[in-house]
Amino acid sequence: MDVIQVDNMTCAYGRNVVLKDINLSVHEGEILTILGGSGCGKSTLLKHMIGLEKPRTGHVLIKGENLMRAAGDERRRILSQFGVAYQSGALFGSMTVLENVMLPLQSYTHLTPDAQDLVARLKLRQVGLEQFADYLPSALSGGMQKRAAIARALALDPAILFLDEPSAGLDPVTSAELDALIIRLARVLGLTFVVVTHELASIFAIADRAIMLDKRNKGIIAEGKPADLRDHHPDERVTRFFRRGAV
Ligand SMILES: Nc1ncnc2c1ncn2[C@@H]1O[C@H](COP(=O)(O)OP(=O)(O)OP(=O)(O)O)[C@@H](O)[C@H]1O
Repeated sequence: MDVIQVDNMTCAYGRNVVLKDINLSVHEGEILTILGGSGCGKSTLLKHMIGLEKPRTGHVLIKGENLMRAAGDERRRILSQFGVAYQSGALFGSMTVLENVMLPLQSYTHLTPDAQDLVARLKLRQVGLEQFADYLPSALSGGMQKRAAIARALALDPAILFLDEPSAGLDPVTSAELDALIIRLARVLGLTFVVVTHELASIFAIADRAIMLDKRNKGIIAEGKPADLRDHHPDERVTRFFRRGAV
């Protein structure tokens, strides 16, 4: 089953068309990575998929529903189907880790404060941070901040998680730990992941499928399993990207 469907979507800022006529399906339970060089539109695609930007033409369906056409309770319901963790983590610095994870529960549910506390602690446990509930984000390492942001994105029990450059700024070991967490959440909870990244090690570790965007083409130039793209893709831009780490 497809949990996200992007149909003939064109994304533009003013006159600058970044992506043209994009078609993409995200399958339930898969980890899909979005790759490509700087400025090719990876974040743009993500922002349009989560409804932060409106497509110039075409549409995005989340579990068959169009966020752009929804309002009120319907929009809130669609929004609760997915969680997002941004590159910087974007935790509120003046709140504890626990309070950060409780935020979506306060905004989107009618749970009592005690129940919010309980659910938030459960989410922190899922990412291995239950001991750090009362810390301020600044007291955590970079990798822990990323995990806290993932816990917050998990707060409403979404089916889909969007991660923008999760390994940015992390050392290889911490980055590998984060990859392991992503794989565990996908396999154990059956979550679907859409991950923007250009870290080769991460792509090979986590991706069931990858799509590669290209600035010149304003669209997807390759789609498949990372190892297949590396070994068999006819476009040199694609094989060069996947082989750059090879000796
Ligand atoms: N809010 C915006 N307003 C105007 N132009 C934008 C906006 N966001 C992105 N762009 C433009 O869209 C193009 C694609 O940017 P985008 O950030 O999506 O690329 P990216 O692949 O995520 O790049 P990077 O890997 O460097 O983060 C760029 O030319 C950028 O200048």
